[in-house]
Order: sequence, then structure tokens, then C-alpha cells
Amino acid sequence: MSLPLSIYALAAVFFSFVLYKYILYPAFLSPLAAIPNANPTSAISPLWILWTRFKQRENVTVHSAHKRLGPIVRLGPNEIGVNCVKGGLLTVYAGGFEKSDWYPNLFCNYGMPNMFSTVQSRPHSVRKRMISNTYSKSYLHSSPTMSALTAQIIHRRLLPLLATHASSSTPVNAFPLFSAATLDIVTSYIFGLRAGTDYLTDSASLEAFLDRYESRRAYTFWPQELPRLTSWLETWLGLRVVPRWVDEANRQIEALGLHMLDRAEELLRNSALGQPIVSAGSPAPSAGSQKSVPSFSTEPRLSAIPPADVPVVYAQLRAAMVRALVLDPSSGALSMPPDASPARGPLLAPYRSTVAQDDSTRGDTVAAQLRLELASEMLDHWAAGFDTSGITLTYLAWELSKNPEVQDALRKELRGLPAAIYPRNKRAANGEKDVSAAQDELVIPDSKLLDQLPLLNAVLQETLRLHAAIPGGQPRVTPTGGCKLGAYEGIPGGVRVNAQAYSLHRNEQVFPNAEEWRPQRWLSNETTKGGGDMNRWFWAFGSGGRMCVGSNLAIFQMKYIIAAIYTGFRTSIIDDEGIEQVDAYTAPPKGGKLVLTVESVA
Ligand code: HEM
Repeated sequence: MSLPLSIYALAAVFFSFVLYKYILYPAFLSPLAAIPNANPTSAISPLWILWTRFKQRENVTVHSAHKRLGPIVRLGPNEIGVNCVKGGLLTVYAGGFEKSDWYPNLFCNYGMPNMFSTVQSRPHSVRKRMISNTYSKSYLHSSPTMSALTAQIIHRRLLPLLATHASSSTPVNAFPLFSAATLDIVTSYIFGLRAGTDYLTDSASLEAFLDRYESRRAYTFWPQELPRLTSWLETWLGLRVVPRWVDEANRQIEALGLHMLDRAEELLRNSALGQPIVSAGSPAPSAGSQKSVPSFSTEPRLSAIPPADVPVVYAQLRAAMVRALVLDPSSGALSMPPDASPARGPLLAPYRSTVAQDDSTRGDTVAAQLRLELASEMLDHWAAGFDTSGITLTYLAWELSKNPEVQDALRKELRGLPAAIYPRNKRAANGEKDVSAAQDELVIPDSKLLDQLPLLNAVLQETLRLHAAIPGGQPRVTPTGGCKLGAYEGIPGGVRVNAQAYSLHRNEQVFPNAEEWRPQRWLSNETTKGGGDMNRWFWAFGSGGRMCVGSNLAIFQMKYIIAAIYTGFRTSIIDDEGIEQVDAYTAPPKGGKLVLTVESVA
């Protein structure tokens, strides 16, 4: 029996539609068709780029596509890679293109959004305004808290540890050591020294923490690149592509974040003048009056707290968010204003926080939500802050250990500083225990002078270039009205576009012999020739409105840690197997280690 003609006609229409929509249009007719394809299938299928990501080869593969095909390449039917400043970084990042769901799919903590994971520009900038001044260079350089906690961490934790390794000739694994140092400094700046971590002296807790933190890295692909499929597999087939223990690791990390936050909160409350703005049980505040919620009700008195213990970032964000609470005049209820709470992303079950669920049972829902929003924001900062800085310092120590002449020159430069760390504290470096007893031992060089050292700056800058801690693509989405990228006009809205530091930092025209670690390229003679360009192409911290908010803190802490080590100690390599960087968005060493000897230098 033959089928009626109309069925054939319908099938033909359907087939033509599919052919047009999924092959002819994307490959030949779309404005993206003019862009060279990174892979022959890129125009019609995202499978190649997804597979490249899954196999952790994206950075090198996209880089090789740029080298072959130019600064704008097509990675998928709806995805572009850019590798140029004009018509690339300036348009996309300085031009304020919004982030994609790639961020909220992974970077929400406690089930709550934060600045980093927020897609939309408006709520992002509201949140950023609340906090960014605490990370400005001028704020950090004049902060009594920052200098007090840095001095204490260096003199009471880091130097004695290095001295012990030096005097006992025991090797040190630099990767966890740097993670501990940066975690201690960043969490102390955010929550205060008393509430922050003390992992430099607590190696068991450090190991447990890093174990949890690092083990999750392998599972970011699914929720970030294929969130719907990930969710669908779990909901309909009960199949989890992200194992349950990743949830547990997340829960433990979130619990640590809440623990630090609660300790900082307690300190703030104990410091208060005793004049609650609204105390529990008092009548609801009237509209327009100073607003607060019972748990966050008292104005802290920061001057009553020892400088090193002031939770600078937490106190600032907490105050700003409490001030932003909105009062409903009819019910007297307070709520979080939509603008101050970045929109939530499509959270996935595997990443939903059990800590957040437990916490929602607390009586005061606004206070509970506020606490978790604060915790989510802070967790993002302390995690971003220690991870990236720890990676950078590991590669810096690796390069300095391979280049003893640069190490010696740096030591000389550091020793020329007034209040240089080693000379004033020889006893610490020589392994004596009680270096912390006298307050006057807690001397560190002036941060502004440290910041001006040319070689220190050059070695750090060159490490951030060649071994960027975030070398991977930073996805954005083209705006609704479309745009022009490089020479290609009429690019429609909704296209994913990524630049990656890995490629930008390997432009041979800007960074000759780009694969070589050459700090001298940042020193004046070479800088005057190519420096302008080098600075424009340097992208370790990203650029535009979503650039790293903690870049000054990162540089501040890394310079002090380098100074603490290389003024009085010499390092050399014992075991650097697996030192190559993971090919991913964030790139720690594949082997998770760098084993060094530390020697005391007279
Ligand atoms: C060597 C150290 C660091 C490097 C290489 C680095 C790199 C970056 C990069 C490339 C971005 C943009 C990412 C993107 O858009 O996909 C970023 C954003 C961010 N970083 Fe850092 N970072 C470092 C240290 C820090 C520190 C110490 C903090 C702590 C406060 C921090 C907090 C953040 C936050 C909150 C964002 C999101 C900013 C926003 O969306 O407005 N980072 N970082």
C-alpha cells in the first residue's frame, strides 16, 4: 500500500527544514559563516568543541586554531573564539557583554548567587559597588588590618615553617604551602585573623581541605557545558555524572565558609556599642527608618577590635546589605531587594547545597537568607583568592628555582628594602622558635616600597603571563542587537564568545619567544619598546567590568610571600614531575605538587 502523497510532502518539508536550519544556514548563510572554522564540523555541530573541553585540551587546541586561522575563529555553530585587543577584548569585555549561564551553573555557593556567578550587569554592579573599595590598591596599602595580619602570618607562621624546613633539610611541597599562605591571608582579610584559617600551622586541616577542594576539579565539565543533559540524566534516568562525594566535598567547604563567617559575626556583635538598631522583639521599624534584622541588628564598633582581627570585607558587605534591605510598610517585614541579590542561575541538583537547606530551617528567614548570601559572596572571594594566587606562586618558585641567577638578583633587590624581612629577623630564619614574642619582631617592609621593586614586579608579571592561573576561556554572550568582532560584521545576539589568556599571552609579536620565562621583558629597556602592547595584551586578571576584583589583593599578598621566602632563603627543585598546567579554565599543576629544598642564605 502506498503512503498518501501528503506524508511524503510533509517528510520533505521537515527534511528541508532540518537541512536548512542545522546545515545550510549555519554553514553558509549565517553571518558567522564567514568566520574560519576551528574544525571542519564547527559550523554545524558543537560536538568537536565539547569533546575538546571534555578531554581537557581546549586551551592548546583553540590556541592552535588562532595561530592557523587568525584572531577570530568559529568554535561551534553558536560560538566564537577571539584573540585580539581591538575588535576583540575591547568590544567584548570592555564593552560589557554579559556572562553566560556557564557561570551560575557552577559558581553558586549555598544555592545562592554571588558577584562572580551573576550574569546580568545591573545586579552585578550593585553588588560590586558594595564591596570593591576594600580591594582597591590605595585601601590595601593604607589598611592597618592588612599590614597587621600580613606581618603576623609571615612572622608567626610562614618564616618559622620555612626555617624548620631549612634547618632540618626536609623538602617542602610548595603547592600546598602556597595554598595555605594565600588562604590564611585572604580569609584573614575577609573575616579577620582570628576567624580566618590557620592552615600554615595546621597541616592536617590543610591537607583535608585541599583534598576536598582539588578533587572536585574533574567534575566541572558536565554542569557547566551540558547543564540540561546533566539535570535530565539525573531526573529521568537516575544517572549522576557528578558523583555524590562531590556534593559532600562542597558541603564541607561551605561549612568551613559558614564557620568563618559566624566567628567574624560573633566578633562584630561583641564589639557593638550595645545600641541595637532593632532588637529581637521590639516593634517593627517604620518605613524609611534605619532597617535591620534581629540577627544582624547591632552596629559593630570596628575600632574596638584589634586591627588584625577586623573582618574588613565581611563587615563592609554585611553593612551594605543590611542597609539595602527593603521594608514593606504594611506588614513591617524586611526583605532582600531584587537588585542587591543577583539573580539565581539554573541551579543543578548535584550542586544544590545541603548546608543551605539545613539553614533554611532557622527561624528568621531574612537573617538566614542574608547570612547565606554573605557566605556565598565571601566563599567565592576566598576560594578565588587562594586558589589562583597559590598556583601563581608555585610557578614563580619553580621558575626562580630553575633560574638561580634571577633568584640571587631578586634577593639582592629585596634585601635593599628598609625593614627587609630576613635581615631583621635572622633568628626566625635560623630556626629559633620564639621569634613572635616581641612585638617589634613583626616588622615587614612598607607595602608601597615593596610594590615599586622592578625585578619583583617583573618576575611576578612574567609568571602571571606564562603560567596564568586562569588561562582558559572566559565566556560572554553577544548582545541582542548583534555586534562586529574583528572584521566580521552582523554577528547576531546570543552567540557565546570567549577570549583566553593562554593565547593572548603567547602572541609572538607582543611577547617574543613567548614560551620562555623572561622577566627582563618587563624591565624598562624592553618595556619602552613593547611595554604598551604587553600591558594591553596582559590578561591574567581579565578586563572590563567583570575583571578580577581581587587583583590588587592578589599582588599584595604574593609580593609579601615572595619577599618572605627569597630575602632569606634559597629554593631549588627536588621533584617537579607533573608540573605542566592542567588544560582548563583554572590551571594548577597536573601533579598537584612541586617539591623544593629550602636553604637559609646568610
Ligand atoms: C593570581 C591571582 C588571581 C588571578 C590570576 C585572578 C584572575 C581572575 C580572572 C581572570 C577573573 C575574571 C574571570 C572571568 O570573568 O571568567 C577574576 C574574577 C574574580 N576574581 Fe580573581 N584572580 C586572582 C585573585 C583573586 C583574589 C585574591 C580575589 C579575592 C578577593 C579574587 C576574586 C575575584 C572575584 C570576586 C572575581 C569576579 C569579579 C566579577 O565578576 O566582577 N581574585 N579573577
